[in-house]
Amino acid sequence: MSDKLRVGILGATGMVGQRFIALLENHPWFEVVTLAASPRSAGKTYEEAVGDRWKMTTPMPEAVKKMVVKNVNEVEAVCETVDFVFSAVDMTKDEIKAIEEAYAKAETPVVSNNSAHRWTPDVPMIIPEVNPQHNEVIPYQKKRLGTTRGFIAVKPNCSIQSYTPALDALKEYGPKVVVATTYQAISGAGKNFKDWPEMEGNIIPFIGGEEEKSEQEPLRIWGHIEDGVIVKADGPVITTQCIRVPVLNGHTAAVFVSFEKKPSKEAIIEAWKNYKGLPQELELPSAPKQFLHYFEEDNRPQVALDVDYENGFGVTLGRLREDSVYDYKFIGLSHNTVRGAAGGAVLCAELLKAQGYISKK
Ligand SMILES: N[C@@H](CC=O)C(=O)O
Repeated sequence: MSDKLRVGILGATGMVGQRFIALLENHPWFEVVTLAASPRSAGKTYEEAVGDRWKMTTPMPEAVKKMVVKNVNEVEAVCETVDFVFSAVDMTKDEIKAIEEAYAKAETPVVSNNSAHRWTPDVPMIIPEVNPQHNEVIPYQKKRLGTTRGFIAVKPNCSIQSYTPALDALKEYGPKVVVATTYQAISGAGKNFKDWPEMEGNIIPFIGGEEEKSEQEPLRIWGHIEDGVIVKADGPVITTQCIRVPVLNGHTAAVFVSFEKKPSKEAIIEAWKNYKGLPQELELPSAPKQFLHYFEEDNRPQVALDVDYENGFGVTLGRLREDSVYDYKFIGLSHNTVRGAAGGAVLCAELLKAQGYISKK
């Protein structure tokens, strides 16, 4: 029998579910054994259920093609086959809250890409390099749920990845005010250009709920644990505008920042170069070796050239310069469906395994 942890994917047919499957093909620690989706897909083989909606650039892995998709609502039937699940279910927020909690209560850890539990006080929301210590709320959550091994952990929104780690690297200088405009790829909405031809040559200046997430979620990431819950940080003040642009993959952020103690440009670049966290120290399988990469060239980072940096798990930065209103401005780029979605969740699960929160049943 394989030593790998047996993994289920909830919401396996959607774009994030597909990305989980692509990323977990040949994963050294995790093996996809169960795929679950809506009752509409249940009972079909995975290739029948997905049909012509496979959106990854790599072919559908042979190992999943003939798997019969389970009904995601049949919690016990899924749980008895797996050690933990990734969740990318597409339901209303209340339904997601309920179903993820049902899996956790059935003693199956849930690592979720969804936003539903991001503000549940005892649910950790993790960027593994930035706040791995927030997983320490898990025992409190288990106590509330009455479980011994089941719990929920989540990753934050894709939009914040292009600037939150870059600012975290500068925390000794006290980032005070942050203004960010994000230029977000259409895959963030689960679409490609075939599904969304109106996006060819177009820009849409609105993404529902995105600005609130982009402004608030970094504060929870920088929060601290008090009495078994995560209390969000008081600052910096963050204001954002989030814009949909005609790009398939890759969220770019144009960021302005002022500090309590203004660093030199050289000190910022040095801090980015040296920035690393637990994933790098523990050499987690998906951890980028160099998380933040700064380009000296004026025309980088570019989506077409740089989105796949470190297999999509790294963040590229460029154009750091002094500003006439704020202290500095710079550009950040991250892969929204790898680091920003399924990949971020896979890295969280690797961290949870390394920290002993998920293991074989
Ligand atoms: N809401 C985002 C997806 C991030 O997870 C988007 O629409 O791009």
